[in-house]
Amino acid sequence: MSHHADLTSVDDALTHLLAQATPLAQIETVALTGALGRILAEDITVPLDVPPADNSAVDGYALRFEDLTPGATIPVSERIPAGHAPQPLTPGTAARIFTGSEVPAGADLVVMQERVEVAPDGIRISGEHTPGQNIRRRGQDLAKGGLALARGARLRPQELGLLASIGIAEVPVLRRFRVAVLTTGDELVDPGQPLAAGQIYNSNRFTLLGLLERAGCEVVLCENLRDERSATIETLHSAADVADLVITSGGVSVGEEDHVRAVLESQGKLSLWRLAIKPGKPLAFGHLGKTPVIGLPGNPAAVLVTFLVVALPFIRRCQGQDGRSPQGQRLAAAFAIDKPSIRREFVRARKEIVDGEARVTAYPNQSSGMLSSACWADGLAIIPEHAVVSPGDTITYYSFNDLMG
Ligand SMILES: Nc1nc2c(c(=O)[nH]1)N[C@H]1C(S)=C(S)[C@@H](COP(=O)(O)OP(=O)(O)OC[C@H]3O[C@@H](n4cnc5c(N)ncnc54)[C@H](O)[C@@H]3O)O[C@H]1N2
Ligand code: MOO
Ligand SMILES: [Mg+2]
Repeated sequence: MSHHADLTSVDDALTHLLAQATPLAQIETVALTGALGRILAEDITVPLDVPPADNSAVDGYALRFEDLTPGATIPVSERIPAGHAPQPLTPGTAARIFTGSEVPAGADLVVMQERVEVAPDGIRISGEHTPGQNIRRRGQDLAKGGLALARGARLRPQELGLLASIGIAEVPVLRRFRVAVLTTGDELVDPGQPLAAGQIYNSNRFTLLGLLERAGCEVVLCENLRDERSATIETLHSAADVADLVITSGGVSVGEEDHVRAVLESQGKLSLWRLAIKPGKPLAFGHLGKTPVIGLPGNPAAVLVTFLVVALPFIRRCQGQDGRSPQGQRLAAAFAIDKPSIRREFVRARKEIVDGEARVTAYPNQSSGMLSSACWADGLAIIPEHAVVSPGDTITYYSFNDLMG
């Protein structure tokens, strides 16, 4: 690994982390109604054609192309509401039909009603028409025997709809990835409680719970640890016993009150500490027994950034996905970074459209203690290691939505 002043590069850290990520193997079956965000554990084969029969794309009349003679009056021999099986079409006649109604056998086109004049003895059709028009063919959406969805697919609303369209009510999915969240700090109080001198509210807990919920994880334990070595040892062990991954916040820097990294090192195995990332430098990664532990720094904006950049790719890989970062957008910067850094910087930023051109603005104060900057922002701009940026330079920007997936 390339170290610079003892810092591991973000790329090396990700390579190391992803190599340590074990994809979940256990499968469970869930109802479609509870399957949003879950990961499909098996390929799903299409059990029937969708649509199951040719049907009309419009409200109008179904008939045979060869019966369409200019000026002719064509009698209407049947009426087919959606949901009713049609009779085969009598040659020389038309069937009244509606959007979604099955096209009767023998008909080979549908004329929309706006092109039809209705007379007492039948219909007269104007305009140009082609065989097959306005017919949605059996199996044109999904053909029986084909692949509906591949294993590994994350189920979005449209995937749930597609599974329902082939009659599937329950799906095999990976069991949810179990995460224990341990914030640390004697100064922390939960919101809703009064604040005494020296205390602040625990915000990282809520940021992390939101990020994990969005990532489809199950939080199996969530506690705040006192800044005390024996309590840290005890709780880290019990968290490692019940979780697939332990995520901590705080206590990974060099102060005497920072116990997480030291405990990980003495009780388990510390394999990464101190990354060339800004914010979030003192991030720690290791194992307690077989359980991976990601020690995020305590500063609230560093928690958000390091979760998205470092922890989430690891979680995604454990969830059976590749864990690669999303494609960033290459955009013009509307800000400057004058001092090059050995750390890759993730700037809380906003994409703005000015005179039809997209550009990225940065929140003026990038202190890693400030969550207001992260709420102002809609994404992160990447400043590569050793780079300076002048307004107009092209940089890479990730929206929070792209990062969170
Ligand atoms: N001498 C040095 N000091 C620091 C260094 C360094 O290299 N040398 N690195 C700084 C950097 S960079 C970071 S990032 C922080 C990381 O510190 P820790 O991970 O040990 O975190 P704490 O010290 O426990 O807390 C840092 C900061 O964040 C607040 N915090 C912590 N947890 C929460 C929470 N759940 N909700 C809200 N706020 C939280 C905490 O009160 C501190 O203000 O170290 C620097 N120091
Ligand atoms: O890495 Mo720290 O988050 O810069 O303050
Ligand atoms: Mg500290």
